[in-house]
Amino acid sequence: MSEPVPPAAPAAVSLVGARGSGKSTIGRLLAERLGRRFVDADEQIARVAGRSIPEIFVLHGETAFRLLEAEVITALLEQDSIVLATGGGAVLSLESRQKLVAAGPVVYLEADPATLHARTAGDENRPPLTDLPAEEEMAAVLADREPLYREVASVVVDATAEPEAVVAAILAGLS
Ligand SMILES: Nc1ncnc2c1ncn2[C@@H]1O[C@H](COP(=O)(O)OP(=O)(O)OP(=O)(O)O)[C@@H](O)[C@H]1O
Ligand SMILES: O=C(O)C1=C[C@@H](O)[C@@H](O)[C@H](O)C1
Ligand SMILES: [Mg+2]
Repeated sequence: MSEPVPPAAPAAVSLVGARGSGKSTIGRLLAERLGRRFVDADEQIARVAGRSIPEIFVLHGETAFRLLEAEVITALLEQDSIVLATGGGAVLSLESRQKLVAAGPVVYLEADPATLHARTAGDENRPPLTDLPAEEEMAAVLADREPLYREVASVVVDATAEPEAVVAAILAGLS
């Protein structure tokens, strides 16, 4: 009899969640722990565009940013053995949602709006998404997107815990 074939390792472990939930911070730590390469969609977008994210928003608008974001996610998901930190709005694209789920486990880093706001307040690298004051914007945008984060997630963790505890919860959820 032939040996059972072990299941193939997923191509990507992807992190989704709001701005400030820790996708970049936790993603880097998780990649180290899993022995995978860390890739950050926001960093790749800025690299491909040759501009910062705020510059892309000002010069080309959010719609153009979203199109580029979906293209970058598609390209990154062609690589093997990665941990992918998505941008906060990556799940707005149906195509990206489908590709993230098809590539492997998707982890939702869940956090409350007050924590998210405290972590991101005053950071000029995060352009406004609405005309609302920043704290209200965080709550409104999260309310809109939360169903999408949950739709794609196979693992949901409390992202308000210390980084090492968040990583441990993800590893437990993946096993
Ligand atoms: N678990 C955590 N505990 C405490 N601080 C954290 C935690 N996770 C992230 N942070 C801090 O919150 C800030 C935002 O984190 P990070 O940039 O990783 O968020 P993000 O989800 O990648 O945001 P964006 O969607 O804008 O890229 C950073 O200053 C980071 O150090
Ligand atoms: O929540 C969002 O819409 C965004 C989050 C960031 O990761 C970046 O992708 C950009 O600032 C937009
Ligand atoms: Mg990030």
